[in-house]
Amino acid sequence: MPSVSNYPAPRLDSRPAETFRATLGDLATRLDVAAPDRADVAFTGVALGTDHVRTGDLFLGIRGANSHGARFAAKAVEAGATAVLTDAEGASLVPSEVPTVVVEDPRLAAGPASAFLYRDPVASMTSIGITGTQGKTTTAFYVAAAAGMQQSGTIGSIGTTVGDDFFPPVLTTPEAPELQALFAVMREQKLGTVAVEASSHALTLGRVDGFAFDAGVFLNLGHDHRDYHPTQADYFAAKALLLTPEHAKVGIVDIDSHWGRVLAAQATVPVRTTSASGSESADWRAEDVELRAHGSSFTVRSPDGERVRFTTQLTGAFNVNNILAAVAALTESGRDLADLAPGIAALPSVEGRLQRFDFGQPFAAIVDSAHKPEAINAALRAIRTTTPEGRLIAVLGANGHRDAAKRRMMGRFAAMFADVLVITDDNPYDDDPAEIRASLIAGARSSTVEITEIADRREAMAAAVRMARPEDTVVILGKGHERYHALAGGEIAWYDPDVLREVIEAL
Ligand SMILES: CC(=O)N[C@H]1[C@@H](OP(=O)(O)OP(=O)(O)OC[C@H]2O[C@@H](n3ccc(=O)[nH]c3=O)[C@H](O)[C@@H]2O)O[C@H](CO)[C@@H](O)[C@@H]1O[C@H](C)C(=O)N[C@@H](C)C(=O)N[C@H](CCC(=O)O)C(=O)O
Ligand SMILES: Nc1ncnc2c1ncn2[C@@H]1O[C@H](COP(=O)(O)OP(=O)(O)OP(=O)(O)O)[C@@H](O)[C@H]1O
Repeated sequence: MPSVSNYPAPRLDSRPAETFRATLGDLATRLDVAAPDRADVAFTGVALGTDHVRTGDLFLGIRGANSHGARFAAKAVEAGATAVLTDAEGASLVPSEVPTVVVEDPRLAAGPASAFLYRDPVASMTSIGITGTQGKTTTAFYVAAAAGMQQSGTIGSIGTTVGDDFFPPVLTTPEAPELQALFAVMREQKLGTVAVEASSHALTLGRVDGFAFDAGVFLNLGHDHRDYHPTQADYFAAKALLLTPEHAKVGIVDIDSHWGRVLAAQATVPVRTTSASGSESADWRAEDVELRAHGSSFTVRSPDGERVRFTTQLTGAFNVNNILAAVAALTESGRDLADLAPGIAALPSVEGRLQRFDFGQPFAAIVDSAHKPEAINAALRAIRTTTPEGRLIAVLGANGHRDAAKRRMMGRFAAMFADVLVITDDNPYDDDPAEIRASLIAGARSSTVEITEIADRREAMAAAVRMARPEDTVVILGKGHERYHALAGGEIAWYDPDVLREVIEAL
């Protein structure tokens, strides 16, 4: 499937400018395994996957779900790799002349090996890891804003920001070699803080191995990725890995939800708890919360009783949770609470997160990335409060391929707050789009919501804006920042805000 992107071209390279070098012998010592025959062979980068190989790289041959990466060792050497790190099975697949370091599990060695090459780059900055089904991106941006956007980096589903620079996303959490290289770039740019979204895949696949975040944040747990995690307990266990000594020095846990309270009781690192609802048992609390249509103000009370007033321009009660987590993480990592309020107040929006657009239309128009049941619920609940007199018209689709079980729930949760649902397509890939829409509709039918089904996403958005009256709000759910629409024939370039503008201008 061809890949499309209309993101701005990055100004920086995603690898550090400085050349780092390590020998296989030193690497073997660091990983505590036997040195290979040609221990003096050096490598200057690390690559997981032949697509990423650059001259001088150490290629990681990892057994995957489909094949053993070591099968591609010859291709990696052709692309410039000087050596391979793999397991015993992989070693038998590597051409005999290629220097090879053998470890028990190369996936788990990817982080330590990359951190070793780049000399533990994250140690030079305050690092905050964030997990949770909803709110990772927003909280990462709150961390960066609080610590000063120009001096901070974020790594997550929107992409990677390095001060003003930007790399388009590949995964929510990059594979360890790319993650460590990005940390090294951030160190070169003299950033003081980095906020990283740690997905459940990343935590189980070793992408954040090889270092411990200064603070690990757990926000919440909803329904997601049940194609990868067979049970909710398994999904929780994956997220809980962030709050272990291997991954974080201290844990920040939002205890406004059931799973947060479970984790706070069982985490194996020191935990500080947060509560936006002001729970007296929480270390960090929000007090005197004033929710407004466009933002909120509240007082953060720290564990030692310090009180600082915070304001945000971002809509949604859940952003009180996100801000509390961000400022608790930074303060527990050594920042002064009082210094953090101006940056939070200055953050105007986060791309594709309840983002408002004014294209001259008389009604409110919003793009929001919510594509999971609880996120849809939280987003529409927030928009309901900003639409006191009018109707909430939501355009909703669901992805193909992954987690079919969540589609009905998405429909049901959307119907709780929307007055009109325009059910459409959202990255069906090669799944039957009509079947996906039918699941959403089946979920929504339990309520009195008015439902219109329009397969074509542009037509659906056009229909939504045509039915909107001045007091109404139209929200386009699902894609947020995404720059593609994945259909059976391939990906096409797509950006919801652009299409929204086009359909509004055509009114
Ligand atoms: C389920 C999952 O996470 N799979 C990851 C896994 O793939 P895999 O085990 O199937 O690998 P494989 O296809 O068997 O290939 C084995 C090895 O051979 C290598 N290879 C393969 C072919 C080739 O030509 N050359 C080559 O080098 C591959 O890079 C891999 O290292 O290992 C690969 C390489 O390490 C990852 O790229 C791949 O992520 C895929 C792309 C993916 O889509 N992952 C998603 C589900 C994901 O991680 N999502 C999370 C959460 C998203 C969110 O909630 O926001 C994320 O963090 O993005
Ligand atoms: N703490 C929260 N609790 C519930 N819902 C939230 C929270 N924070 C954000 N949301 C909702 O979830 C949507 C996604 O937010 P965000 O992108 O910050 O989360 P995420 O965890 O990064 O999601 P994804 O992994 O899908 O990118 C937002 O648009 C908002 O509607």
